[in-house]
Amino acid sequence: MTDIGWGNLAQYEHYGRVGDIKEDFDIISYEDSKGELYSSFKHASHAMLFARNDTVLWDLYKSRAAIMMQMRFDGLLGFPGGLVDPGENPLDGVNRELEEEIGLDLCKHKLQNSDQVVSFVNKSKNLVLHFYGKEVTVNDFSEIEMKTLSAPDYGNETLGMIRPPLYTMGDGYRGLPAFLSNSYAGNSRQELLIGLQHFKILEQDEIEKTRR
Ligand SMILES: O=c1[nH]cnc2c1ncn2[C@@H]1O[C@H](COP(=O)(O)OP(=O)(O)O)[C@@H](O)[C@H]1O
Ligand SMILES: [Mn+2]
Ligand SMILES: [Mn+2]
Ligand SMILES: [Mn+2]
Repeated sequence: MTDIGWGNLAQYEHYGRVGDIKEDFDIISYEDSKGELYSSFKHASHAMLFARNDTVLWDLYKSRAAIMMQMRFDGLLGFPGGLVDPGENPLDGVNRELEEEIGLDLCKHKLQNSDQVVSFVNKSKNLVLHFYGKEVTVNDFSEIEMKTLSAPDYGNETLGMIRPPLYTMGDGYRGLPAFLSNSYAGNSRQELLIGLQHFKILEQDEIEKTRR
């Protein structure tokens, strides 16, 4: 089946298949990312909203945290967020996209520059990507999650929210490793692992276990 064309996405969706260029992920500082050097790049910002939670499934599997990810219009998993519009800065972009895609109440949960976790260049896509992360309470997480159903982009760009399982089950595969074997948009798979480590939701050795 050939691609039916990228339309206006062609400007940055250069390569054809997901995962063609796995490790195209050059970390840069947040400051540099907003400088002259990258002003000609397309920028995109995505965010990981999460709430720690110590429930244990069947006295076996620690939930650890609820993480908000989404099934996207392109059939790939990713975080809420999107392209930074011309004249917008990456932070305004992510707040606008979160309002569009999950109906985030910016009066309560607006992201700040201090919520930036990592910025990197995906050369093959001519994209600078900014990844933000913010911890909320379990109640706030549920409230945000409930509201996603009435978000402007719900049902077209955003096809439903999911919470990745963060435990590994007895066969060493089901749970997080199985989740990680799905297809991801852009570098969202790497971002998830970075977010889990950055916020100490998973220890390094647990993350190593999930690497393919
Ligand atoms: O969760 C993500 N993390 C990092 N990059 C992503 C994620 N989802 C998509 N991308 C990449 O960023 C680009 C723009 O993101 P997205 O498709 O969300 O824009 P939009 O919401 O403005 O339509 C996509 O073409 C893809 O390459
Ligand atoms: Mn969007
Ligand atoms: Mn957009
Ligand atoms: Mn998006």
